[in-house]
Amino acid sequence: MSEPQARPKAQIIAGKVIAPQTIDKVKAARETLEAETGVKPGLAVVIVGEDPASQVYVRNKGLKAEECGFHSETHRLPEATSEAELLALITRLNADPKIHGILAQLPLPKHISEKAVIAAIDPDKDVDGLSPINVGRLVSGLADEALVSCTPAGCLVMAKSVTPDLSGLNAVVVGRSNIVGKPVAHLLLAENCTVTIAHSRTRDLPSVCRSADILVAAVGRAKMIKGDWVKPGATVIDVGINRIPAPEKGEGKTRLVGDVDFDEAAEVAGAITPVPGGVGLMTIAMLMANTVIAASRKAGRPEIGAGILKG
Ligand SMILES: Nc1nc(=O)c2c([nH]1)NC[C@@H]1CN(c3ccc(C(=O)N[C@@H](CCC(=O)O)C(=O)O)cc3)C=[N+]21
Repeated sequence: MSEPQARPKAQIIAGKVIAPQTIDKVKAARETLEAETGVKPGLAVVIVGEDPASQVYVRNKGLKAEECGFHSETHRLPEATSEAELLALITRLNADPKIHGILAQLPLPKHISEKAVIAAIDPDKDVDGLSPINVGRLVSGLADEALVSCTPAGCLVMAKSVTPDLSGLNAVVVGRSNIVGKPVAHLLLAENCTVTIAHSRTRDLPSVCRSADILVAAVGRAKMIKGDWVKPGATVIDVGINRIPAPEKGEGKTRLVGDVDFDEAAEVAGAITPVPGGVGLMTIAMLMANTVIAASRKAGRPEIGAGILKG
């Protein structure tokens, strides 16, 4: 007999299992909405410049929107586009009745203010949930009006797939970005977690992390969170997407890793998301969910979209 294979102890929270469940709900909601109101959800994705990673993400978003039966537009603008030109496009999309969701792929070129562009998007079409209005709605508990940022919303769906009731749990979010750390902390707070937001100035980060029943890593530093930072049995949600050299795959090759040292953490955690194949897949699914949610609100039938997140 050969040696038994070392297998991670943790349950793997697989994006390729959970994301399709969300996509199925999106498709069902899209069908109901179209059958009952004649409204077809429309998503416009705007990309400025040639960043290869952004090109891939944007292509995947367009393909997924088509798979969901949406009207889908991708606006590819040259790197030299001025802020005024981009704002003019946003204004047109805000007024376009075929479009229910607008996403400006980030990062934008340096000469364009991301803040100005995000603020220009109609909050009710802001399927990225990044506009100050939607952040305000999230923080003040107006779930029925808010569009919630896709990656944070995906983190929550993944955590709740393991522990449907998060109430009373200690949640530690490592990272305080506007895109992930802050909104995910508010979502966890709304689930009645006791939430700590840790960051680069946090003292004794390993022991803060060890207090977490739910540990969300969103710092953007490859494999920073080690196995002995994880409380035994904790749920670990890894938002990091870091490309590191992979000489074992050949000269100049790279691979994706998260902010968590997966091999170490999977020996200790109760459940963990992999990278790739984890939160990233949920991000796109939640974008589709937000588009159907925005369209059904616009059509005066908010309950059709709301069903997706209620499960
Ligand atoms: N306005 C805006 N909204 C965004 O939502 C947004 C953005 N800008 N800029 C870039 C980030 C990144 N992002 C990802 C989406 C899907 C995967 C994804 O599907 N990842 C797969 C495959 C990764 C791969 O193989 O390259 C995985 O993790 O398994 C990853 C990352 C959305 N973003």
